[in-house]
Amino acid sequence: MSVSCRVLVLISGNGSNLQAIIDGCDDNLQADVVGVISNKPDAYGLIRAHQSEIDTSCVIAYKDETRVEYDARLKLAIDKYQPDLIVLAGFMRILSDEFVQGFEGKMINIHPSLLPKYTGLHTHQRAIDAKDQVHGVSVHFVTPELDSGPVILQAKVPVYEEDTCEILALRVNEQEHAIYPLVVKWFSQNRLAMLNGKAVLDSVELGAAGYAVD
Ligand SMILES: Nc1nc2c(c(=O)[nH]1)N[C@@H](CN(C=O)c1ccc(C(=O)N[C@@H](CCC(=O)O)C(=O)O)cc1)CN2
Ligand SMILES: NCC(=O)N[C@@H]1O[C@H](COP(=O)([O-])[O-])[C@@H](O)[C@H]1O
Repeated sequence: MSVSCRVLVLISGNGSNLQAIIDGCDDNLQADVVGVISNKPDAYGLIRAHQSEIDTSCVIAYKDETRVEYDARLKLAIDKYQPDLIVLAGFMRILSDEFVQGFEGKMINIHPSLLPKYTGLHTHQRAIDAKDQVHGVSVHFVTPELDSGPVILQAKVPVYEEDTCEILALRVNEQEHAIYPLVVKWFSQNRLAMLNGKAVLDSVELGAAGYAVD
């Protein structure tokens, strides 16, 4: 069984979190990105993958297709890569219960809020509208209930009165790029520890850039 953790990344857009993980893998995350799957053919993250010579696939939803039918095609595409870890990085589809249950414990997501606050979409605007002084990002295991799986690591950012949605999103994005590679490394080390029959790590060792919510 390979020592290096086989990471498959699912995207829908820009892929800056994908890029952070690719760059992190070059810095000894004990993991390799073996593939990138997008549901959008024009996702810039596909360009990023090509630039790093990473295999890519597109699974585009058909107009009259049910969620379960789409997810069945997505599963076939995923299984080709035989991943140890599936990373949702801006993958903008809600996944069906059956699909998620087939990958539970090896599928993670990054969500732009301090869960359990603000599940779903438009989180930055909701934080601004609520006049929150603290916002942030959460990495969590994916479960059937949307954005409600066990949180692995969070990072906080301040919210300023003059913040726009775009400015706040950039501040959150910066923390996303700091913590997502840390979580991939933590998962890889835990997998290696389990392969060697050792105790698993119960906390993510943070770099200087990332910090857990206190
Ligand atoms: N069953 C689960 N599916 C997904 C989870 C999860 O925890 N459980 N995490 C999300 C990621 N996500 C927020 O982090 C999210 C993605 C997409 C949506 C959404 O409403 N999508 C719409 C389509 C939106 C679009 O096409 O622009 C939809 O699928 O109908 C909400 C939250 C990934 N999936
Ligand atoms: N609900 C899911 C969600 O909103 N995810 C968010 O999509 C962005 C993807 O950026 P990227 O494509 O540059 O990595 C990230 O900010 C991530 O938190």
